[in-house]
Amino acid sequence: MNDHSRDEQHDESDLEQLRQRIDHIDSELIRLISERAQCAQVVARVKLAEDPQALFYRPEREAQVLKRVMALNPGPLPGEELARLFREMMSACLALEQPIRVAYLGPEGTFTQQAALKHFGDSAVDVPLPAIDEVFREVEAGSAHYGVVPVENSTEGVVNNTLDSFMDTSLRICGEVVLRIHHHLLVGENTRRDRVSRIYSHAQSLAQCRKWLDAHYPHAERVAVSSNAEAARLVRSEWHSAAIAGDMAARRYELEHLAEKIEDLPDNSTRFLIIGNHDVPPSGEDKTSLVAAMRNQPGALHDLLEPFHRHRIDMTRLESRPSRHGVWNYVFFIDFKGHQDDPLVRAALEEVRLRAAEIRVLGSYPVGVL
Ligand SMILES: O=C(O)C(=O)C[C@]1(C(=O)O)C=C[C@@H](O)C=C1
Repeated sequence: MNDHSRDEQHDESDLEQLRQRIDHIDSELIRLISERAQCAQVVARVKLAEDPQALFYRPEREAQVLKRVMALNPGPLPGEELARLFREMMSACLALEQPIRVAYLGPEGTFTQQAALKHFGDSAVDVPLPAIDEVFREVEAGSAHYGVVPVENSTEGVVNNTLDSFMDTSLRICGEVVLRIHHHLLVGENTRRDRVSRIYSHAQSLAQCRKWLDAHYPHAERVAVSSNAEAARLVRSEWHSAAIAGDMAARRYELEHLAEKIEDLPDNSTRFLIIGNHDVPPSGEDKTSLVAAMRNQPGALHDLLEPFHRHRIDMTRLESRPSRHGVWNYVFFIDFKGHQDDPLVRAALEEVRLRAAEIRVLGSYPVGVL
């Protein structure tokens, strides 16, 4: 036997032993995961015994579980990867308690679907809808338990349709998800790559890739469509067209990548909100969103914001939108750190309430974990 074959023999028996060890660990994991799932079934019975209208999905608890997993992670897997595995496990446990229907801005393959999967995991039933206000309506009508809508992009700013939908709804914000957005130039398999004369995408995505397009496809016609996924669907059958969309759409419509990560700003990300019809208890690290209409007098905005400053509440966002009632009236969307049940936040809110013409807390919810 030469050295080489002895080495191989050694490797093979090592491999065999390692695989036995992995089998043993997997058996343990199966036992533990099943025990966890049984525990979730008991949790469901306890919840139902307390309240026939019990809420099964508990965003504050899920945030705590995921943060704990990341804090306990000994490696070598990155914390986010381990949390992702637990995300799926909780998703499956929740589905045992109650299958959750989640409506999102579709069609299939949008970044919003990716955000919904990131937040709820694979076991939630997802329902694609063609417009943001339809997502609101579906949740209001109770046909979906929760909805996922985009609210702001780091390069392009707010999604006005989402903010406007919050003006006329009694739904609450139950969570947020932030997604890194990577755009790719995608084509169908029959496309002549050197003959791309038209590029489809959502207007925001075209804007987010403007410089790259100017440099690489200055003469191609840019066509804005209703979503990136719709762009991906269209180019399947067009030989001279490409789409700008993400991985989810590329997979869904079986497209090839002509160029990857073509967004102009490398840390391009979009924030999505989870909407539902109940308040969420504190998780320990929360945000609150509200909408306020100002009195029509000088210094009104300063007066409105002053209590936040005095109570040292960290405001993370301020957007104004034209009010739908009365010409030239504006409403303000304000996000800040903290939960509406925190004594400090409650004190600030009481003062703000006295100074505004109208305020509505849209929800307190856990800061996005993954
Ligand atoms: O703790 C609960 O309330 C559960 O229902 C259990 C569990 C879990 O699997 O850990 C499942 C679903 C909830 O959204 C939160 C957590």
